[in-house]
Parts: sequence; structure tokens; C-alpha cells
Amino acid sequence: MQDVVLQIENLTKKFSAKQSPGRALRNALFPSQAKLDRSFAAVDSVSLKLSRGEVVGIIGHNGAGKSTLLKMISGVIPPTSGTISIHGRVSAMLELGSAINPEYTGIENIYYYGAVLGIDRKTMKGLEDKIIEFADIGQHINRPVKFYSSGMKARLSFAIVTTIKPDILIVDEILSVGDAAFSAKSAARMRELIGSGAAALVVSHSVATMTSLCDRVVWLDEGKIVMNGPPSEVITQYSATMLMSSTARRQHLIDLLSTERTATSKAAAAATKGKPKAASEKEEERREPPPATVVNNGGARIELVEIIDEKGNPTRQLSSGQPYTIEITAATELVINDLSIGLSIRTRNGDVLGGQIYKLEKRRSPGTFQAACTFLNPIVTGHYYLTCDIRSDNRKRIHHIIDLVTPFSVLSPPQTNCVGQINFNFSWSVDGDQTAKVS
Ligand SMILES: Nc1ncnc2c1ncn2[C@@H]1O[C@H](COP(=O)(O)OP(=O)(O)OP(=O)(O)O)[C@@H](O)[C@H]1O
Repeated sequence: MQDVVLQIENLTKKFSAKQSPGRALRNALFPSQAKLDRSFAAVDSVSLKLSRGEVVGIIGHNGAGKSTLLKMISGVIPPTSGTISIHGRVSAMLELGSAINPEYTGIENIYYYGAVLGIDRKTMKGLEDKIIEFADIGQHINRPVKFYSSGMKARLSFAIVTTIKPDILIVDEILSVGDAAFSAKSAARMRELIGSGAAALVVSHSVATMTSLCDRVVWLDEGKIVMNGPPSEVITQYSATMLMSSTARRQHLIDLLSTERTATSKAAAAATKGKPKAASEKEEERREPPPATVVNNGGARIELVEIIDEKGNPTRQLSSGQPYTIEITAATELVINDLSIGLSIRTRNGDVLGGQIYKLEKRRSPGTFQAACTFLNPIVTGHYYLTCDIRSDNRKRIHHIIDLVTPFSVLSPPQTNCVGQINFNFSWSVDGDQTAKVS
């Protein structure tokens, strides 16, 4: 049995609104609307793999391209470019009720969906009772679906698409539609399917659904993958970014996208060279970070935390012993006395490796400012995060904490003479002779 059930490569979907005389007049009158008529990529060069037994969640704000991606995988719309390789049967529950025909009754829809998927009537007859039992909508099963409530449609659709035992189940925001009992029943059904070797792609705006159900989460923004990794890591970054101002968010997303591209190309290079990483390094990359603390009490906020290398470029790949600057862009909304910034480096276990509190001048007027600290990187190797806060009143009043942001890694130089995570840069001597060399 093939382990990878879905592989998509460089998948792109471009939409272009057709130019019409009416549109041309509208665009002349409202130039800001004209840009909406240009062709744009709703999904932009997305590559993704899905293996048996895996549940992958897709998050992203409204219009990020989630539904467009699922529609292409389900075969509802064709891609503009890129490839989709599917091994097995795909069963998709896209926009609410799209798997069903409103003119048909519930029972007729069972056979209709079977026919769409090429499943013969006899097989569907064998599944009919199970579908009716799971949907649990009583006599409504004999009424046309156009008279159903949204919860009933959700129940029927989910019952059909999961009972036919797909290899890939695609679910767009369904688990939050039914009542609590049905949501729990749907989650249990999904786990059952996954346990029997299916894989699932789930879109949801619910952080709870993503955390409890998914093995991996992919964050889409403007059609591109920003992050692809363990749920708590991706959700922490996603939630922190959503709290930022739009300018800071844009810059942060650009940085995350470049990190994701670097990680993807490195993974591809490692795969082609056939050089697997050391088990402990793999484990560390996979390890989920501890839950992040995000506090936003207003008054002052941190907009961006970046690591800058010697050449002035933002970076997430640090070398041991090299100089770096951590730049913190923050803004005060009020006149604040006694402002301080806390900055620490945290490991993937959640331990604080080190940090410092920096007290600014006594009184700060409203506006944006940038605090920067430079350091010679003493870390030898590993994967880390930054945590940053802004407080006043002798650190008693918290304005904003952003936790576990700006993930970065440190690569050890090949002939290091250090052990552990920190290079203390010891100065050695033998019998008082300091010329002794460390090898
Ligand atoms: N048929 C279409 N023609 C033109 N533009 C479209 C079409 N379908 C989607 N779009 C646009 O593509 C972008 C991505 O839409 P999509 O529905 O995939 O986003 P989404 O992440 O699922 O959003 P939401 O969370 O709001 O459901 C949006 O800008 C949307 O307006």
C-alpha cells in the first residue's frame, strides 16, 4: 500500500475577472476597484505531501486560498499550473452542502454522491442504512435537501463522505457547523477513518479543532505556505502574527516565507542527496514548543522582533560566535513612564536559556520606536525562540507579551571544541602560560 496518498507540487490557481464594458466604466469611476480585476494567484506554488494516517490542518485568514486549494485537490476546479498526484479515493466535503444536490431528497443524495464518485448502486445500497443512522436526521431524510437547516445538511454530507471510506478525506470547516454532540461524533468518526489508514485535510478557523485533531498544520497566506509544522508551533506563530499591526504583519510574513522557503529547499536538497539528519536533530525539529503566553493589555505593543546579521539582513540561521542584533519595533499609544522591555531566548523545551530587561528613559510619548541589542552569539547549536514583553510601573504593569516568536536555529562550526549549547569562550592557561591553545 502506498504511504503517500497525496502529493502536490507547485500548485497555482490564478483567477482573473473578465473585463466587460460595465467593469471598464466602474474601474474608471473607482480606480481602487480596478486592481480587483487583475489576475492574481489565489494559490501560489504550493507543494505538500499527505501520508496515510495523517491529519493535516490548513489555517489562514479569510481569502488566504484554503478553499481554492481544497477545490483543486478535490477536482472541482482545475489548477492553472502544477501537479496533483492522488493515490486512492478522495471524498470531499467542501463548502457547506456542496457534496449534495438541493433538489434531491437525503436518500436520493446518497446515490447521487455515489454516482459522482463512480461507486455502483449496489455498493451504495449496502451503505445506505449506515449513512442514515450516522446522519440521524429522522424523517427529514425523505425530504428535499433544499428544505434542510444548515446543521442537517452538514450531518448528511459528513455521513455520506465518511461512510464511503475514502483514502483522502477533505473537510472544509464542517466540524464547527453541527451541534456539540455531532461535532464530537464527527471527530470520533474522523479518528476512526484515520486509524484505518485514511488521511485527511481539514480547513478550520478553530484553533481547538486544529490542536486536537491535526498532526500537522499548514498556514496559508495570500496563497503561499508560510509555515508547515507541528500544530502548536504553527498556531502560536499564526496567533501572534494576527495580533500585530498590518505593516508589522506584512514584514513578519515576508520573513517567515523566506524561512519556509529555505527550510523547504534544504529538505529537498537533503532528500536528493539521501543524507538523513541525525536522529536527535530530527527529534528536536519535530518537538512541539510549550504553550505560548500572549498578553495584550494595550497601552504599548511590540510590533516586530527580528534578528539582524552583520550585513544588516534579517536572519533565522545563526552561526556560533558571530555578532547579531535583535531589533524590537514597538509602539506606545499613551504617555508611559518607566517603560521596560524584556527579551529572552527560549529552547524548544520551554526553558529560558537567557535574557535581559532593558529599562528605557523615564517618560515615553506616543509613537513607534526601535530598541536594538547587539551580542556575540554564544549558542553553539539548536533551535530556539524569542520571547519579548513590554511593561511599565516597575515591571508590574504588563502591556504586551509575545511569546515563542522569531524561531531561529544555530549551526555549529565543523571543528568546534565546545560541548553543550553554550560556548563560554573560556580563556585557558597551563602553569600560568596563557599561550596554550585550545584544539
Ligand atoms: N471563482 C473565483 N473567481 C475569482 N476569485 C476567486 C474565486 N474563488 C475564490 N476567489 C478569490 O481567491 C481568494 C482565495 O479565496 P478562498 O475562498 O480560497 O479563501 P479562503 O482562505 O478559503 O477564505 P475563507 O476563510 O474566507 O473561506 C480570495 O481573494 C477570493 O476572493
